[in-house]
Amino acid sequence: MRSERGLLIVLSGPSGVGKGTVRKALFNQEDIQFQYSVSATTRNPREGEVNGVDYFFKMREEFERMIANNELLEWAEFVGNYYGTPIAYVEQTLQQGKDVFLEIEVQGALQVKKAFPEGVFIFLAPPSLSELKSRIVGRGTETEDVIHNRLTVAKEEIEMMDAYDYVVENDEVQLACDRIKAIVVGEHCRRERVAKYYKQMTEVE
Ligand SMILES: Nc1nc2c(ncn2[C@@H]2O[C@H](COP(=O)(O)OP(=O)(O)O)[C@@H](O)[C@H]2O)c(=O)[nH]1
Ligand SMILES: Nc1ncnc2c1ncn2[C@@H]1O[C@H](COP(=O)(O)OP(=O)(O)O)[C@@H](O)[C@H]1O
Repeated sequence: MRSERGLLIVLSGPSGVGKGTVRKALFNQEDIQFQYSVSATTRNPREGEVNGVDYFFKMREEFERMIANNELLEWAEFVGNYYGTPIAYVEQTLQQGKDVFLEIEVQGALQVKKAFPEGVFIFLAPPSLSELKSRIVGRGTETEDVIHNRLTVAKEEIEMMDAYDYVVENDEVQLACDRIKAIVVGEHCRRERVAKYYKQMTEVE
């Protein structure tokens, strides 16, 4: 028995911890049952990024129009650019009974938690702060100023860890993927068990 609506799975955590890497690795696996929600952003595409696949790339005015029209489930300004989750896709997909996977930064995840407290909130944590710094520097996509800003934000984000249901360490990408998959399976089992007993109790009454 599966609950009718899908699960909303939110993967978040500090910049550079490996959210994008883990998400891509997860979605390359054949046994993945959840649907990825493509975000909108005003940041410039990086080399190899495709509009509609990696992000919906928008001008600032277009993004602000989406905010004004309530087209976003959440949005945040992160290191100078807007990022947001189009709500229509999330709602339709959950309604079809499919699980939706968001990979978003911490401010956005906290907004989603308010709107969807029944979601599954997973914080991806680095093995250490020094390893986090090496990953941001090693990625080589940002200038020194941006790296500095991202590290400052990362320290504030780590303080929000307690607001999440699960903390997954990203020591190795495959291990992090396995932990996330185990969490999702566990959450389905838990919810199905609760629904089963709830149904039995109402039948007894
Ligand atoms: N709030 C929010 N954050 C997002 C969304 N999409 C992506 N992000 C986050 O924005 C941050 C910056 O993303 P990006 O520029 O792609 O850089 P990178 O993920 O650090 O390589 C990351 O922490 C993403 O997880 C979104 O729809 N909403
Ligand atoms: N488990 C890991 N071990 C070592 N390096 C990693 C791991 N996960 C990600 N990385 C590297 O860390 C950098 C940041 O990863 P990225 O996925 O862009 O982070 P985020 O999306 O959280 O900002 C990238 O260079 C990536 O290859």
